Amino acid sequence: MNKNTKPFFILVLLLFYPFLSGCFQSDITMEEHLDELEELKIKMSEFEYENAILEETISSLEDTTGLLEKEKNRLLGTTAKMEVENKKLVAKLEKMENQRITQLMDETGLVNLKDIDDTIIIDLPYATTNNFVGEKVYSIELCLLQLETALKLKAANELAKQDGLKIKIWDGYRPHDVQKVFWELTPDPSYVGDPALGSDHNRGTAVDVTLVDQDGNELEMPTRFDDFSPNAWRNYQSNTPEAQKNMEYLTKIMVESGFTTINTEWWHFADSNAKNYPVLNIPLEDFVPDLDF
Ligand SMILES: C[C@@H](N)C(=O)N[C@H](C)C(=O)O
Ligand SMILES: [Zn+2]
Repeated sequence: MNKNTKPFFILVLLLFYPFLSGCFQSDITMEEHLDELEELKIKMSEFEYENAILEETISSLEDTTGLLEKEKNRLLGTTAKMEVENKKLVAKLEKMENQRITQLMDETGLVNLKDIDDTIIIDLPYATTNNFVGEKVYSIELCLLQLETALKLKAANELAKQDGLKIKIWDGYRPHDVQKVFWELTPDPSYVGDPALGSDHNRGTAVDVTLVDQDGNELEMPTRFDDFSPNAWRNYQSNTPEAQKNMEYLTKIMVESGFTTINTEWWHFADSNAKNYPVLNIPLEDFVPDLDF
């Protein structure tokens, strides 16, 4: 029975109710029957009224649903358009950032060592907390050098490769502000370049390096990196024969490739033309695209 026929069925039942019930309840008067019928008619009209309101509500809900569906589709279309626009903007920003970095590298002369020789192992303790400062002083692990210096290091690495070894670099270009941090902690020119003069690292013309075997294992050397003690001096007399041999081998290939040494740090080598380049204070993060917007 559907919702339209149901009221009529009930109405018919109500009309015949006095006669039907009369068969069983003969002691109820006709007047009482009529009262009861009147009451039921009122309830019926109330029911019909509520039914009409309900139908009206349903139809208005259907209208709203249709409008919402239309709005949803409109918004979906707008979202799709915005995604396309967003992609275009990101691509444009990437292009602009790459242009900015290319210009910065042209101006400073610095190059990414990875682009010159990707077989050199880059492992920068200053980009971690495992260094003599005990803090991460580089926000990113990026090894930059002057092109001339990078090419000299590549040449040294070629020599090492001929003997089944490779160069591992612990530091290259270092912004001048970081040099000041080092100096505040260790104001000893034997181990840290005085920022008033500027370190060759600030020029991108010094490297801190060691040697690794084919499997990347570091060769035995006189000390660990940044051991600021006489044990790291080149003329230290109590090295093991193996450490002495490895240090001398590293020195030989580096000097042959155009680097100079200092006595107090076996790992530090400067480009023989180091002082031809200016001291720089550009943070490392400036050399990578900034895509936050
Ligand atoms: C801090 C140490 N790794 C170093 O590079 N020292 C030299 C002398 C420098 O700071 O130039
Ligand atoms: Zn150094």
